[in-house]
Amino acid sequence: MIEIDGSFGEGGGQILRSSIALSCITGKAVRITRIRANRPKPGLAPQHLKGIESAKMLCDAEVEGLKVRSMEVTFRPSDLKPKGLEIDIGTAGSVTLILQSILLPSILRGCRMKIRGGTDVKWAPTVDYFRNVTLKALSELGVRCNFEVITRGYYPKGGGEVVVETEESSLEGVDFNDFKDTKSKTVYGISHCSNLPDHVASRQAKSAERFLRKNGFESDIKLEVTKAYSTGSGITLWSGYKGGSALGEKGKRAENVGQESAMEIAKEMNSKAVFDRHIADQVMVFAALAKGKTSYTTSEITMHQKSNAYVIKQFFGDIIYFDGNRVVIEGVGLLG
Ligand SMILES: Nc1ncnc2c1ncn2[C@@H]1O[C@H](COP(=O)(O)OP(=O)(O)OP(=O)(O)O)[C@@H](O)[C@H]1O
Repeated sequence: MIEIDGSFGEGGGQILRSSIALSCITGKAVRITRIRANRPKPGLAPQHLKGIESAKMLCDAEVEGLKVRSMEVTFRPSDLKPKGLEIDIGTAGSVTLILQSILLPSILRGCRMKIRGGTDVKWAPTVDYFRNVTLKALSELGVRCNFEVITRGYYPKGGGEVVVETEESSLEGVDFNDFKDTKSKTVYGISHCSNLPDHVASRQAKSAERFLRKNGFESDIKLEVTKAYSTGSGITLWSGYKGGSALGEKGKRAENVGQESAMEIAKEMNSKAVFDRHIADQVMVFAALAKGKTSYTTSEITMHQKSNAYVIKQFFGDIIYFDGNRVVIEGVGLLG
């Protein structure tokens, strides 16, 4: 049984999702204790529970401690079979965070997943970030995944829907520092709003463009105006393996939303690293299973990366090295 101290490092939900994903794919049982111990409301929140339930369905696991606010979970996986999953988070819980538990195990045999929840919510990759940054990096490692946003879902009602189809994939380590397009000066993006006046999306985009131009970047930002189940707005920008995003809120000017996203990506683009601070934690479990070495530089070594490194160490030993802002992962080849 692999033992994970859920309060290690960042000590948030991600350490849990990475542990569950690695348990599913290796077939090794895992016990996670002190779950989110340092958070104001410790233990499992509904969103984390949904992630574990989804993984349980994917690999017919036996699970103990599966209830809201539980601080200890034991997960014993069984067989991973190709199947279809329908997951309804019920709230605006993030669909991309659910994927942090199940995308990795899903590539062993292939899977079709329909997930309803939040597509553009705080503290999580937006669906546009996931498609254009996360999946871009993962596809270089060999992940075969088709990702479609059917409708967006904003806080608090959610109701967004994505369809994710993965195929059996074999992963190989990559030296991301070799990639030429990471030096591009063009920023791409989508500015969107639902059930709000059209000008919200265009003002967000214009403000981001203005800021980027002033800072020496070209931009190409598309507009998306819809009438979804929930109301909201947001903008996601990306270039190479870097992103920036911001969400609208009542009383927050559209110009401020646009500028916030542009400031975030401009900061990342001004760093010499090839990865932004988020993608650097999101590729780690995939690289750990690939055949051969993966390496990249990151704009910042975050607590999320340290937490993931800790989880990976409990499963596979010392296979991750941090050297300044460079990360090297010696993949164990389980999916190679
Ligand atoms: N703006 C963003 N763009 C891209 N990725 C993001 C962004 N914000 C957060 N993430 C990613 O989302 C994940 C968040 O993990 P975290 O542990 O904080 O989640 P959580 O379940 O919300 O935890 P908790 O509620 O315990 O804080 C990380 O992989 C992080 O890189």
